Amino acid sequence: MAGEECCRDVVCEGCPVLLVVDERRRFIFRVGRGRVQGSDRGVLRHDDLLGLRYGSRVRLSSGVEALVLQPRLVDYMERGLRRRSQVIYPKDHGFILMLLDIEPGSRVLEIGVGSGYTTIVLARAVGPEGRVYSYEIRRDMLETARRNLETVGLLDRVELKHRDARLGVDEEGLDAAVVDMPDPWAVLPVLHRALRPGAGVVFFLPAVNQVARLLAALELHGGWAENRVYEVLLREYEPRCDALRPRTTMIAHTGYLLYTRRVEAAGRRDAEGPGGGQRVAVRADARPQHIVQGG
Ligand SMILES: C[S@@+](CC[C@H](N)C(=O)[O-])C[C@H]1O[C@@H](n2cnc3c(N)ncnc32)[C@H](O)[C@@H]1O
Repeated sequence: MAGEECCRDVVCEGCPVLLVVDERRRFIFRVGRGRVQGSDRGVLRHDDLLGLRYGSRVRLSSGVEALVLQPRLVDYMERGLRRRSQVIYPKDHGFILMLLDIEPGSRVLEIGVGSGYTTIVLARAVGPEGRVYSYEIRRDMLETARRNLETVGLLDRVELKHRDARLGVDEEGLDAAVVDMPDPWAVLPVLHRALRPGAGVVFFLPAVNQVARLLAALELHGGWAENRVYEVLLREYEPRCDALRPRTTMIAHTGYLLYTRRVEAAGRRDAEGPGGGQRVAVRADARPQHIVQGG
């Protein structure tokens, strides 16, 4: 068909393929002449895929049928990437993008890269004109994330930085931030300096006591507003018209999302506006308890 594109419509050499034999047997690979994809249900020669349209049905050596599809990011996350850390799940990633209003061209800060799953989602959302600045304290994690970003072809949108983010970040005027680290209260001054006025942050927190501690730290810091706390629950159903019902197992808990926005520090407007009384200054580089009066 005219206008069919390599890797979008038709399988060519080097294109990624998701081969679906059944629900458990799903394989992601790049097509290479002379190669063979094995499985306990039979093998498939890559040469037999060349020129096929995505959505085609093929037969393995055993005669078992399989589907040829384009792998989505969620397919890669399920079985096509390396995982060295706890990762944020697609159900949370989708909502994070909405909360932060991330769009093509956005410049986004990420603290706590881990295996790079969130980095990948952010890099896809910001598009080729956007940028993701990702800070990670462990070199081995950063290497895993780099390889995962390469696998999905998004490395060129990301700056991976081997640094302790508590000591500061290089960027300013950023549009949004995602923080997934054990002690996020330690980066509030860093975030306040790096974000543009009004920009949002989402913190991902596995334990509810972390949420309470972070809320207290946000209040003490004073430069944050519009706080929201969420837990995203996703229930999948068996797609059977004769017995439509929820699946018997589900992911019961991943983590909490705490959303907040960078605002002018509390007390500053009254203190500095016309006729303002006592001057109140908030040191953005200070720890939460360092709100100084009369500065
Ligand atoms: C749970 S993982 C992040 C997973 C990631 N969101 C994903 O979906 O793949 C948390 C990461 O934060 C990193 N980290 C912890 N403290 C940090 C700090 N002060 N600065 C930068 N990274 C830090 C850890 O090394 C770890 O790799």
